[in-house]
Formats: sequence, C-alpha cells, structure tokens
Amino acid sequence: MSTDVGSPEQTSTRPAGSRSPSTAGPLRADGLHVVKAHGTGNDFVVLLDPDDTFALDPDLVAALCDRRRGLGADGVIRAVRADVDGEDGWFMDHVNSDGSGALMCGNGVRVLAHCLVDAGLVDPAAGVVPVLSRSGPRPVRLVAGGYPVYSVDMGPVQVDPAPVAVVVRSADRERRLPGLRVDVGNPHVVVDVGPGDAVDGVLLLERPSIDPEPVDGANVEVVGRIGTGETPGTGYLQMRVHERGVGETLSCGTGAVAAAAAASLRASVTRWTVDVPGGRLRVRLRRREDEGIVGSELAGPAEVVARAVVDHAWLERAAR
Ligand SMILES: N[C@@H](CCC[C@H](N)C(=O)O)C(=O)O
Repeated sequence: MSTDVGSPEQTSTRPAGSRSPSTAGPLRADGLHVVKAHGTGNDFVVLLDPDDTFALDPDLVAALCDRRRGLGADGVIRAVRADVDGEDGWFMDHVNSDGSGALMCGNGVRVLAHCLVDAGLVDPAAGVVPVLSRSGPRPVRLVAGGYPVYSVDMGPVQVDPAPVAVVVRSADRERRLPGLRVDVGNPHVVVDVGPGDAVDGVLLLERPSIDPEPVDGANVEVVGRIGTGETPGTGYLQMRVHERGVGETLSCGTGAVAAAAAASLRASVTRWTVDVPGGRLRVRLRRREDEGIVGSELAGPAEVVARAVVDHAWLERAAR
C-alpha cells in the first residue's frame, strides 16, 4: 500500500539511503537520529526534523517498525516546524507501520509534543504546543510533570447513527454485531461486545470484517464493560483496537475518543475513563444541542524510551 506520506509541501520520493547526510536534520554523518517513545504502549519512532530535510519513504518506515529486524514500532512520526494558524508550531507527519499514510493519531500527537519538550525544542511552560495533523490543528497541553501527562484538543467528532455490521470472533463463537462509524479526523468503527470479559476474548489478529466495508478502511474498536466512572456523571469503558495499517495495538488515542463518543449516545455522559491494554486514557466530549459532539479532549501519558542512531549500512539495505 502506498500513500503520500510527505508533509503538505513535500514532493520528494527519493529513498532515505540516497540522501546526503545533513547536520540540521535527523540524517547525520553518524546515522539517522531517532527517538523511541510511546503513549500507553502505542509506540513510535520519532524523527525530529524541524527544517523538513528528510522525506519518509514507506519502505523505510516499514523497516524501522519491524519488531525483529528494525527498531519496532506502530508507526513513524516526523516533527517538522510549521505555521499553525499563524503561530509557530509543528506538523505531525505520521506513517503507519505498514508504510501507509495516517491522518491523525491521538497518542502520537502527545508523544510528538513530549519528544519536542524532551529535546528542548519547545518550552512546556509556554502552555500549549501548536501541532498540525493532516486532519487539522491539534493543540497539546502539558497537564502534569514527572511521568508526563498531555492533553490534546481533538476537535469535533462525527458519529454516523446508521449501524454497520461487524463480525466479531472469539475462540468459541462468531457474532455479527452492530457497529457505529465514527470520524475523529480518521475513520473508526466501534462495536460493543458486551459486559464481563468479552473484550479480552475477542480475536484481533485479523481485523473484524465490516459490512459494508468502508472505502478508506477503518480502525476497529471493540468495547465492553461500559458503566459508570469513579465520580458521579462520568463513564467507564474498556477497549481493544485493531488499527488500520498496523494490526492490534496496545492503545489508540483517536480510538478512545471514538469509543467514548459512540458510548455517549447511550449513556449521555461526557467524561470518560477508557482502559486499553497499554494503560488508561481520559476523554472529554463537548456536546451542543442539535449539533452533536462539537469538541473533544484526550489526556494520557507519553514517555521517551531511548534516543538512538540508526546505522547507515542498515538504512542503505532498508531503502533497497
Ligand atoms: N494510534 C493512533 C492512530 C494511528 C492512525 C491509524 N492507524 C489510521 O490509519 O487511521 C491513535 O492513537 O490515534
């Protein structure tokens, strides 16, 4: 699968290995400088490329994300300095682990902001990091230090009330359940598999099939144990996800917002705790009478694992 994975202005498709090393960008004389980081177990190889010097090649992305022969990750994120609504900000150039382009990533946008803070490229005291995704601006705010927690303005959410059919498999049964299509700047289908340990038992090695199949594919969230949260007026749900272009991941930020939005149709609650296999996310939805969900916020941690230099000889082989 090949998609345009460059930044909006970028046209170059030369493979990474053919580029001359630059001291300004991530590709330097000693190799490709990367940061490995994650948010609730959704992990990324991050390239800090303020001056837009390095185009992401889909084959190189797939090679970097390979968990045996590469560094291993759910995707690659390149941070490029950009004008965001007239402010100095950062463009999130995000590519899924199979090399397909991604529009938006709720965990990735926090991870990107954290890597910028970690590298001293943005000052957390400034309050908000203006980030631009392919689905529009997604400003990020640092809400807690130590083990850092970031909150992202995720924008409006569209829930299509007409259900689609999702075939959900567990070891002992197969069910055709109604799913809801949700747009959070990228496409999702959310399916409620019921209470108890139903979420744990779902087989997600392969993506559950959807009827009718969405043209652009979809991230599929299976949710269960929908109930009340720790405080009155809040909701709780558990979720697992099969991500478009990746497979099953430990977490998906846009997926958590999609799951909360779908659940809020029934529970009419706007603040949600969403537990994913990789940790806990918080979602806040802003509803307006007759207009639906006009805004949303996602909060969760982000952590740097390593700062590393990828070998030139490996890059040459990956680009072939
Ligand atoms: N992990 C992400 C979503 C990444 C993009 C997705 N796979 C797609 O193709 O839409 C998140 O945290 O939101």
